[in-house]
Amino acid sequence: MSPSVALPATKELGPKHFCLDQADDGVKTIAKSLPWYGPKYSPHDVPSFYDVSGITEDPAVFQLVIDFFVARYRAQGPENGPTHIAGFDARGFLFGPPIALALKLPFVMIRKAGKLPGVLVSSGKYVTEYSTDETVMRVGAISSGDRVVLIDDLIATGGTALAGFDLVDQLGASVHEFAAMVSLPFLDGVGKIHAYRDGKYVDVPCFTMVDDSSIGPEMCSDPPEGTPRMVSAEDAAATAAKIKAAKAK
Ligand SMILES: O=P(O)(O)OC[C@H]1O[C@H](OP(=O)(O)OP(=O)(O)O)[C@H](O)[C@@H]1O
Ligand SMILES: Nc1ncnc2[nH]cnc12
Repeated sequence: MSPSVALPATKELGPKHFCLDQADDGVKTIAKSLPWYGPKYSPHDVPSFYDVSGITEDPAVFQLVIDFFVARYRAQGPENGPTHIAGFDARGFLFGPPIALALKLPFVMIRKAGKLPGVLVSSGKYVTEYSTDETVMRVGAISSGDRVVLIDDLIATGGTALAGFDLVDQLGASVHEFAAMVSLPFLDGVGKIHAYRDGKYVDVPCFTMVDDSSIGPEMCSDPPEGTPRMVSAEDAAATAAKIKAAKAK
């Protein structure tokens, strides 16, 4: 079990939208561990594509992120806290399981369509910052009376999050909180959650740890001009060394 960590001060960004104090040293450490790439070196045409592997490849920072989430839900106690942690395919699967294990709660998958066995409910098609997708959950994974935390690495437009709300609703459970490590406030994903279905979820808290405004231009990890996006196996080590040397300058 990971040792308990003190949760930094929680701030309210708007009604039912909580984040951690962006001036806290731990929060700054997380923000400084999140590289982003411009469109040329990203899988999608967005201004900044955040790379969660900056967190997962640094065990101390990864642990800190998990500990902050765990501290938040542990403090709520068994009566008032969540009963289930549900993670979004794929990057929510990185954060959900360690949080669930630390809290000794079940981890439930919200899977992209076409990958899950059993009897399912579907979110229907939804739109994200750059794609159209569909997610599913297994019937029986959660049910009436369950209080589910929806967890993801990042909320942009909120399209993915809303699909999760719809799935939890179809299975008769309730969303305890939507939580993400990073939010892009300019896309107002949290506002969309609270406005969705005539305000049905207006009272559901949303917790986002780090704002993208706390992640500066220095975190741009685009390689030196002219570096190809794909390299052959023979060139991989030399290219990695060049990128590392450029970063160290
Ligand atoms: O708020 P939204 O506009 O919906 O965007 C957020 C979603 O986009 C990313 O997932 P993506 O669909 O790229 O899937 P992946 O985790 O498989 O990369 C991210 O991990 C969130 O789930
Ligand atoms: N800008 C972004 N970076 C990483 N993942 C995302 N998912 C949606 N928008 C994203």
